[in-house]
Amino acid sequence: MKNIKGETMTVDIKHLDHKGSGRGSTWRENDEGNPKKLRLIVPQTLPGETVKVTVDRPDRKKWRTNPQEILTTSPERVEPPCPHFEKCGGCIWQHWNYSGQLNYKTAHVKQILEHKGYDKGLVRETIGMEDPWHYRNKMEFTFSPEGDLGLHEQGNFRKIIPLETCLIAGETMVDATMVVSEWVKDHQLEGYDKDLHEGLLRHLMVRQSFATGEIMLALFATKAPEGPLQQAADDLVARITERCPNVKSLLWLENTDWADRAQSEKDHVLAGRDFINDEMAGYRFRLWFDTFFQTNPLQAAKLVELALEMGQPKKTEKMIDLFCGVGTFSLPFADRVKELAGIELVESSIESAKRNAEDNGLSNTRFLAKDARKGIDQMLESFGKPELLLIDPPRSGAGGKVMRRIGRAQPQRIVYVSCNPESFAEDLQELEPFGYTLKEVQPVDLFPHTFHVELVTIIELKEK
Ligand SMILES: C[S@@+](CC[C@H](N)C(=O)[O-])C[C@H]1O[C@@H](n2cnc3c(N)ncnc32)[C@H](O)[C@@H]1O
Repeated sequence: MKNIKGETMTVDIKHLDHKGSGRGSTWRENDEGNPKKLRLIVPQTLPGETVKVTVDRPDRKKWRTNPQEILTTSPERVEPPCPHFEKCGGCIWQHWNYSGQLNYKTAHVKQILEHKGYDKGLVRETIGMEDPWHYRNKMEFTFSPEGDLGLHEQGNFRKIIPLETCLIAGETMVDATMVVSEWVKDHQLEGYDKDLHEGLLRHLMVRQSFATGEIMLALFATKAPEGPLQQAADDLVARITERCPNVKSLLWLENTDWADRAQSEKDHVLAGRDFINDEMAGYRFRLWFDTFFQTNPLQAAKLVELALEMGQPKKTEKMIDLFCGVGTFSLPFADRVKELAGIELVESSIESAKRNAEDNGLSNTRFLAKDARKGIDQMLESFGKPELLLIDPPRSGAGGKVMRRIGRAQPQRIVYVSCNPESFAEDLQELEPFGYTLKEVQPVDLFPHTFHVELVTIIELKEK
């Protein structure tokens, strides 16, 4: 196919792709003069729209395009409220009204399950948020080499959009970020250049407990806050103390690694403590800068509530929580079962889960830091067969080995919490030969204005 970059064409948007961008197609002659279907990706469009686009670049077997003019507008289209919307990669569906987003998420889950042979009638309507803005309790902003602080441009990890506002982050988190941004400019500090591996400031991680109000600011830098930087660090402490009383943890974290991750080789507590206190579903959690915790706390509390409702834990039962993280589900379930065992890969999360259980006065838990694929056998041998099992794997799903091991262990009820309907459906199929039936699927919108959807589901062993 000849290069069609820069060509303008008209396209009907039929579907959305797996990342939430519009998809359509048109016909073109190929080099041999035969008609060839061109598959086009059109960001910021909606199903049912007709759009004039300019072709940008090839993307695997498709062409990425830029919308120029919406010729037929979807009745669900709205004016995106955020000034960064067109460029920022944070939330790609701000041009879609919220009920349209929720309906799409429900239909998408139904379609995936139906495709795998399940009854789509088991899928309930997606539970949305009453106010779908300022819902995130954690953000990671990046410094450009010039010292601008903001989010990455969509599809371009080298470009930073200087932050003016963010409509999905908690509002006081944005205020605290702006104080740091101003401080960087006033001291003319340089950002880090990842191509040259030079410069000082890399990222700013902001996390806040919506329950206690406490904020953590963690600045990742390539040098210690010493020598000439000491004065600047002292000034940051003074500004934050005066203007952001909710900041209970102000950290300077050294990271000299080439890898561009928010990790630390040496931690400096500039002010306050090295953790913040949070609460979820009535349980207390301590969060360090590297603790994984659900990022939409209001909706995550609903996930816990739904998991309890579907799992029906009993005081006589044993339970396993696979991929347990810091114990978001383990703690409320442990309160309602005889004994609970959690498995999780990340050691620091397991340390947190143990401490969280202790902080909440739970003495019937045990936690194992291990890859689930290996840890599950070990746990089943030492702990015995559970009546109830909760599983909340990463996006890739649990995989056949883990699912078949669960199937052989024959827990009566499995609560499967998923952030990816596709991998959920695949894992579910692995359970079929072991006599399980899918009973109910509840989608929950944890990330409004993005294509992500979370599921809480219940799978039961058929009566013999
Ligand atoms: C979706 S999170 C769920 C965490 C927890 N249930 C919660 O709600 O906070 C998935 C978890 O699986 C863990 N994980 C990823 N791969 C793993 C593996 N192979 N074995 C065990 N845990 C794993 C991650 O560290 C993460 O904590």
